[in-house]
Amino acid sequence: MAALSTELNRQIGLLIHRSGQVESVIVGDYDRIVIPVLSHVRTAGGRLRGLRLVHTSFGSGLIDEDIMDMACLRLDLVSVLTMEDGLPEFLHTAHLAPVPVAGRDWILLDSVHPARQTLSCRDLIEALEDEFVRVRPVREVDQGQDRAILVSVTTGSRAGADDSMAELRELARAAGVVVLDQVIQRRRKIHPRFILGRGKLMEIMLLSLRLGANLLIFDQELSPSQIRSVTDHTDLRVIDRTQLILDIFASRARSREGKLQIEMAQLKYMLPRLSTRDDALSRLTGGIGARGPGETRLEIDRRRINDRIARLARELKKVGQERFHRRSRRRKRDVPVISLVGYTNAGKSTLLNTLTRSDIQAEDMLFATLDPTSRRLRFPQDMEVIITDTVGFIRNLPAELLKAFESTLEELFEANLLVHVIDVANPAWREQAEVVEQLLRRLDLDRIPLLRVYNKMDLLDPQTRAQVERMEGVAISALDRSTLREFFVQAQAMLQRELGG
Ligand SMILES: Nc1nc2c(ncn2[C@@H]2O[C@H](COP(=O)(O)OP(=O)(O)OP(=O)(O)O)[C@@H](O)[C@H]2O)c(=O)[nH]1
Ligand SMILES: [Mg+2]
Repeated sequence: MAALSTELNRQIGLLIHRSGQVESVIVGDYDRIVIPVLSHVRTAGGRLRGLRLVHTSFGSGLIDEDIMDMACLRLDLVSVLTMEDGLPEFLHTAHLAPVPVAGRDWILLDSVHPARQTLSCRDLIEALEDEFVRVRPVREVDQGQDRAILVSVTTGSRAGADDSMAELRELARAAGVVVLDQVIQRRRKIHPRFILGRGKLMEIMLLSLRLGANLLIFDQELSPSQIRSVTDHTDLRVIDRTQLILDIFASRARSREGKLQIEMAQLKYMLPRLSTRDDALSRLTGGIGARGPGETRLEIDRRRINDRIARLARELKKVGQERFHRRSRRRKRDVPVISLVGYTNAGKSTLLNTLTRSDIQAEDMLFATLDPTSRRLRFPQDMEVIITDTVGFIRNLPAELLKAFESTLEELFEANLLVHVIDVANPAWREQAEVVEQLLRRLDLDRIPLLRVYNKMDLLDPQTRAQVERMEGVAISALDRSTLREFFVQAQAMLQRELGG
């Protein structure tokens, strides 16, 4: 290798299997070498790739790029052969460390002349892998559950990124993903092709190796080329916030209509992201666990997806018509309708339960409600209304999802009064309320009277409580029926005004 390198004036590298068999020979430039995409070489169950890299160098030893390649590709080890006058000088070897040593995730071995190398590569790698397993055993309970690192790449403020990240964490929890850590990178400008800098990517790879992560969840919507720029260099699955939300919806939808809508949204999201490389496709469509349009559809091509979308559209239209008939029957009876709207987890379902003494699902979980529910409600002053609960809103609501749920949201057009439930115990409530009201404006629903309800007052300190009480709207605690008196009064007054009575 030294002789050839010197003759060609280029680096030469070998990727070698544990068995000693050479996987590929790489000819680089004078000062760098590029490892081919290895997606077809799977990690054999272990943590390391089962391949090591040995390459020549005209420099003085290992450089950052070597460590980076080793970390991103989980190479067994990397050795750099320095040369003098066309002859081998030293072999400089590094391998990944199961636990950081002096703050570093890799270990540099003493340099030796290749002829004096006494270390058995195979023994070293096997001992290393045992150590990785000992440090973080792959527990049975982990199996089937995704282990993720959350990543946010933003040009915005730190506080904004933190807020959004806290929400992403909640979304991950709702999807049943174990969150191991989070990384926020602020950049002046986001590169359209590479979402992360190389250095940051390496940091994340080392982290994922140490924590045993198999999934990266980005807080930003990623373009297909951005996804590929990460998946080409790593063997982690990559999804973005939108896909996470779609996955949650897919696992929660109960009604036939809900299921149809969500499948439609998933397919529409997937379509432009299909690539010719089916490997990238498998990572894209995998989603969380194996839910959604997953593995079984791997081989489906665009045309078949389009067919499916067309069929879903027809079915949805039919279901929509049925619902229209139901709705017009209700309209004929002329019962006024109150619709609860609000950010996800604000307490809409809880309020409906307390108001109507029912028992629909309400829990501390984003998107607990997906399918709209209606109940009858008798006001104290003998007025009967129908009250409906709807799916919660969220910032950066995926456009595909909004479109898919258009028909569900259409129910809102029937409302005579919208009740906007706001969780004032959430530090980001002002922003959340703005997201909701913006969306209402976008859906042209701002012509319907709106009553703001400040919920979870019980969780506030007296000072903030006093502040909230001075604002326009009513302050309640949806868990406590006795706090709802003012709500009844205002809601009824607004309804009567609306109905001209
Ligand atoms: N302390 C307190 N907790 C509340 C109050 N209202 C609701 N919660 C809790 O907030 C959580 C979310 O309530 P839900 O009623 O499921 O919220 P939602 O708006 O229907 O949420 P999604 O359906 O997920 O959009 C639950 O754990 C409720 O118990 C309240 O007034 N005080
Ligand atoms: Mg709910």
